[in-house]
Amino acid sequence: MIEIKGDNKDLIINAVSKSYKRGTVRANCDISVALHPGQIVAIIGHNGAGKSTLLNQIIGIVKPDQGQIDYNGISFIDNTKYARSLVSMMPQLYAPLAGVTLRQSIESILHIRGISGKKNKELCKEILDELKIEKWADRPGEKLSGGLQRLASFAMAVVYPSPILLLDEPTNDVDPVRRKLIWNYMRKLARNGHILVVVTHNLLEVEQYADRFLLLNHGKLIQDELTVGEHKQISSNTLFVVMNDWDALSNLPESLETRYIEEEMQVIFNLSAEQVPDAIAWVLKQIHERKVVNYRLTSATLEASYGGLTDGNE
Ligand SMILES: Nc1ncnc2c1ncn2[C@@H]1O[C@H](COP(=O)(O)OP(=O)(O)OP(=O)(O)O)[C@@H](O)[C@H]1O
Repeated sequence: MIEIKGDNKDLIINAVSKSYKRGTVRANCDISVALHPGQIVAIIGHNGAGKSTLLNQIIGIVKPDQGQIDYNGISFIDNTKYARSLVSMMPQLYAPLAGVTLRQSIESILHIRGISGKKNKELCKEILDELKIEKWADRPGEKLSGGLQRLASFAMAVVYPSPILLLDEPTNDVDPVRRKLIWNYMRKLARNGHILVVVTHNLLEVEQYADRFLLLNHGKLIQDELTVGEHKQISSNTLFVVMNDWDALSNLPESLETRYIEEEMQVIFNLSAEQVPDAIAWVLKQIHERKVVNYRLTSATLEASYGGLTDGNE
């Protein structure tokens, strides 16, 4: 068991396990991690890996069989009211919006939080504007598209944000422009010191917007990595070059690792970030000498390494 330590504004998850069906389904298995204010943490993993279960345990909907979840030195598990006063959650399923408009749903959340009158209207308008959904504000929930229902659910979770925000697949079904608005909004909340935990299957968004990812596999936490800055883990690149003249390969820089698909006249370079300039210089020279038919440089993605980290099966 790992003893996780952090300061008292961290959310400390310590050796949390949860099984169903008399122990035959292990939803979470000995998960220990500290989540920090100011950080957007993505939880990724296959269907049934235990992502939603972990969120449900943090907010106190599901009680762990073992382990502790503490914030500010107080147990969320023993004090579920305390947990709910500090955690907002956007559930995976749509918020129940039937019979009320988008605006009414957001306003009612603010009322529950004790915000009424002019301030209520102002905060509601602000979030509608931020997510560019104002023009649907007076449409009844059941007449909103799937993406708009998801945006409504996000708006309700963040309009009066708690210190800890749990968001289960917030960008599913949402268009590319508003996906970005959602991530930008989460970044703003992180800058204001909130803890953001985002369950998602969108690995490109994780790479682009999250600070850190936790990879769950069969209920276990198998990877906990930063995705940004000097600690960026995703730093390998692949260069594909289709040649019309194999002779050019004789002057390849020796330090570069290569593979060949001879029948396609294709050479594939696996490159670290530092090797990219040398490889590009070599390709440009070959292009100049008209020995290249086509080329493509891609950075190795989380998506590419994900398959090697999990078996992808429940
Ligand atoms: N109430 C429950 N009763 C029985 N089994 C459950 C219950 N809730 C979750 N499980 C099981 O626990 C495991 C983890 O489920 P969970 O919903 O946490 O996965 P997930 O990673 O969120 O999956 P998805 O990406 O499909 O949403 C699954 O095998 C699931 O079937």
